[in-house]
Amino acid sequence: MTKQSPADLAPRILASDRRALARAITLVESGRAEHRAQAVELLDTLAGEGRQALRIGLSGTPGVGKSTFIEAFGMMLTAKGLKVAVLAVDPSSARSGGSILGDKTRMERLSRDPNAFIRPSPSQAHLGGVARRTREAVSLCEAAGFDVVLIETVGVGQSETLVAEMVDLFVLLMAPAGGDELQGVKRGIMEMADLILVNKADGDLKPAAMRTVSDYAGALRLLRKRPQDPEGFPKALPVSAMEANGLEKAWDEMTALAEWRRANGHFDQRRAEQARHWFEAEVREGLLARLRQDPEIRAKMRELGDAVASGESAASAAAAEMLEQLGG
Ligand SMILES: Nc1nc2c(ncn2[C@@H]2O[C@H](COP(=O)(O)OP(=O)(O)OP(=O)(O)O)[C@@H](O)[C@H]2O)c(=O)[nH]1
Repeated sequence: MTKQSPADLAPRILASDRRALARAITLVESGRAEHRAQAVELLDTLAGEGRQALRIGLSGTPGVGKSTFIEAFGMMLTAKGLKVAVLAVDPSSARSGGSILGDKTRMERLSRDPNAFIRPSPSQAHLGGVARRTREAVSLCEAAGFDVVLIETVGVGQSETLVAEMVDLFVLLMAPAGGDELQGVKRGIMEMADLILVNKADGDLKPAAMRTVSDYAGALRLLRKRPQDPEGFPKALPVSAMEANGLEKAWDEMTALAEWRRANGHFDQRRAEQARHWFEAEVREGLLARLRQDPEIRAKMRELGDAVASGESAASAAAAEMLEQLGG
């Protein structure tokens, strides 16, 4: 355990020692109280360094080609001399027993690249735990000097919202589709995207992919213009992860957008808002955890919860009663 002491890990992480980084991520994933205390101390020490990476969220439904894309995109970035970290958010991994990025055969070439660091999603039951772990792992990767941190998530439900709250740019990877399928894409997810990349724009699929790009481009134009976007964003572009086509263009668009946001204050403002959001989430979680430690409070919570569940009390009245008891 002395090897994991923050005092020892911090300088090694700052010197880009990958083993120290891996160990630190294990530390932030740990549920043990003494590990938590060490993790908090370590993160606080490293935060003072102020190192920043470009944080990119990447979402896409299974089968769209996420692994193929991340491998090709990651290799392109490391060929430019950039250091790339890949993290995953997969709240379903606890349930399925497997995890995205857990499979060693995924992204084989990228995982051997000395300028890349790939970390699978841990098996943690609830989204809150995954959120904290990922957010803290991002900070650790930044401190270790990574230029780009890619956060991958499966294209289902809440995990996208969660990832969007910790990244600078959000990229949606889509498959070539017919117009009907496009209608089924949730508006909320489209609204989150800065860039929609239609993958598999190669071979027989190319015409369908190009049509899908213009369908998405049309749909994006109908969305309300956001103040944090320059003219022309969000954009839809074709890529082929398999043939490594369109990736340079996609990267150029990402950096152009990030630079524009930096120049216009949106980049820092978004980070500040995210930091505040996560601080409040930590306080909320911590408060609830502390309350649950008290057996009397736990019993009262259960009792009032039962009353609400059976329809005997209204949720807001029961909550008011609970808060009154806490206050008194
Ligand atoms: N034609 C074509 N096929 C692709 C491309 N990218 C991926 N694929 C294929 O799509 C299938 C799914 O690719 P994966 O990279 O495993 O994608 P995924 O299911 O989103 O990712 P995982 O979450 O890793 O399972 C595989 O059969 C790939 O070979 C592409 O650019 N063009």
